Parts: sequence; structure tokens; C-alpha cells
Amino acid sequence: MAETTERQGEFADRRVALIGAGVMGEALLSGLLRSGRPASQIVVADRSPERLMAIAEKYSVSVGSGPEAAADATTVVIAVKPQDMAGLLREVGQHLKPGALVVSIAAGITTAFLEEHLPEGTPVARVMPNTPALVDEGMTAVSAGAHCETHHLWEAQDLMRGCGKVVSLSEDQLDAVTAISGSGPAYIFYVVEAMIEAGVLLGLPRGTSTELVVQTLYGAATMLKETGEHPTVLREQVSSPGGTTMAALRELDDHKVRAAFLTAMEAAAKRSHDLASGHV
Ligand SMILES: NC(=O)C1=CN([C@@H]2O[C@H](COP(=O)(O)OP(=O)(O)OC[C@H]3O[C@@H](n4cnc5c(N)ncnc54)[C@H](O)[C@@H]3O)[C@@H](O)[C@H]2O)C=CC1
Ligand SMILES: O=C(O)[C@@H]1CCC=N1
Repeated sequence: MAETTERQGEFADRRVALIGAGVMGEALLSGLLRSGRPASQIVVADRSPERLMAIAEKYSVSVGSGPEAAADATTVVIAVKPQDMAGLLREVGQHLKPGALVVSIAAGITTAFLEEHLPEGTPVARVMPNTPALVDEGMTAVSAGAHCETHHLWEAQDLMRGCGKVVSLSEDQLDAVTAISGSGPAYIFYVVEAMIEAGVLLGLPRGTSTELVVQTLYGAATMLKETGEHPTVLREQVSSPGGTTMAALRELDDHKVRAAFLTAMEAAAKRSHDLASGHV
């Protein structure tokens, strides 16, 4: 309680506008609230009135149009699809408070793109979070635009720290970040789906297979994080000579699964790069 009050004091002069309250927008909003940002200092905008009503009811935050939200904010977080970004920036740019920080979480959208579409000198930060932010286990990379000073960068990092780990990287690494941690949860869920199906194929009830796979994933992730061991070492510990694991891993190698992962993530990074060039 004392910590929450202290944090509320820290944010006393800040107002955050969150524009785009979809999957990621809601994850960030809930993280901001859990980390102690007062709801009274957050205003949410979305072009869907139904969505806005649901968000206002669930989180007790103020809601409004994009320009209304932006006009009153010291930090404007934009969480719309890359394809909607240019239109939105045109809509809100002229309403920004002088000196307000604009933080974009859109895949591929560069700080140069944001700066071109906003009033001269606007500080912007490009951020790439991921959906585990919903459970405070997010991974976010932050990079600064041309007019983003150190205190702006801290503010962007602080916004995201409420829902997980944050690193600062140079912008030329952000397409790779998008391919690895931004899209990453989807690859893991895809592998989980496949393993559950395999369990069913082998005769396990679906519920049992799901429980086995989810706990195995959780245990393996916890081992990676807590032991700090290289994944190769951890994999070798499971792989007995002439045993079951090697029989399975040989099949994965024969089916070029490792190569498929490399190619898949190259495709994601290329897509992120292309989104910036307007290939939408
Ligand atoms: N979903 C994910 O795992 C991640 C998404 N992102 C990025 O986050 C952004 C949002 O993605 P999602 O939340 O998945 O999309 P979403 O489609 O769930 O949410 C986008 C929201 O923006 C609203 N919107 C669109 N144009 C608007 C406008 N002019 N004014 C106000 N609201 C507007 C839509 O009504 C919608 O609710 C994208 O740019 C994406 O690249 C980044 C990291 C991870
Ligand atoms: O698929 C996408 O484009 C977004 C960006 C990273 C994760 N989801």
C-alpha cells in the first residue's frame, strides 16, 4: 500500500493517453494499473465505441477520442495496427501538448516514420512488447527517436517495466526483436499445440496431454531462467544415449525443424521491415 501511494506521487504530474485498446493496448493498460499508475491519470481512446465502453467498465479509466486523449497527455502510447498508423498520426498530431512523448508499439513503424508524421521536434520512442505483458512476464525492447532525450527514454522504459522485462536497443535491431520476442509467443503456442496433438495421437486424453505439455513448457522455461545454463546443456541432460529423446530429435533434424525456425524468423523480420515501407 505504501509503495502504491509512493508510486502515485511519482506519477502526479504525468498523464498517459493510450490510443488503440486492442489485445496489446489492453495488456499495457492492465500492466500500468498493476504497477501503480493511478487510473485517474490514464485516458484511453479506440475507434470502436463498444471496445471503449468495455474498457471503461473493466478498468475505471476515462475514455475519449484520439485527439481528446492526446490533448491532455504528457505521454501518448499508440497501439494501433501499423496499417492504421499514418491516419492516426494525422488525426492526433496537431493536438499533442508541446513536449509530449509519443511511444509507438507498432511492428515495423520506424521512429523516422513517426517523426515525419508528427509536428517538428516531437520526441518519439519505438517499443516492441509481447503479449506475456498480460501476466507481468513481458519482454520489451525500447529505442529512441531523434528528439527523445534521456528522461523520455526512462519514461518509455518505466511505462513498460510495469509488465515485465525491458531492454534498450538501437533501432536497427528492432525488426529482429519483433521477429524473436514480439512474435515469439505465437511460435511457442504453435509448438505447444503440436505437442498436445501428438499426445492425443498417442492415446492420451486431451486434458491430460494439455496438462503434461503446459507444465513441461513451464518447467523448461523456469530451468532456462533460473539455472542460466545454455539450452544445449539442458537438452543434452534429457538425451540419454540410444534413448527416446534422441529418437525424437533425429526426426526433428530430418524434418529440418531448426532450419524452418531460422527461415520463419527471417520472414518475420523482413515483414517488420516491409511494414515500415508501406507494403501493407
Ligand atoms: N498482438 C501482439 O502480440 C503484439 C502487437 N504489437 C503491435 O501492437 C499494435 C496493436 O496490435 P493488437 O493489439 O494486436 O491489434 P488489435 O487489432 O487487437 O488492436 C488495435 C486497436 O486499435 C484500434 N484503432 C485502430 N485505428 C484507430 C484509430 N484511428 N483511433 C483509435 N483506435 C484505433 C482498433 O479499434 C483496435 O481496438 C500493432 O501495431 C502491433 O504491431 C506489438 C507487439 C505484440
Ligand atoms: O504479428 C504482428 O504483426 C504483431 C507484431 C508482433 C506480434 N504481433
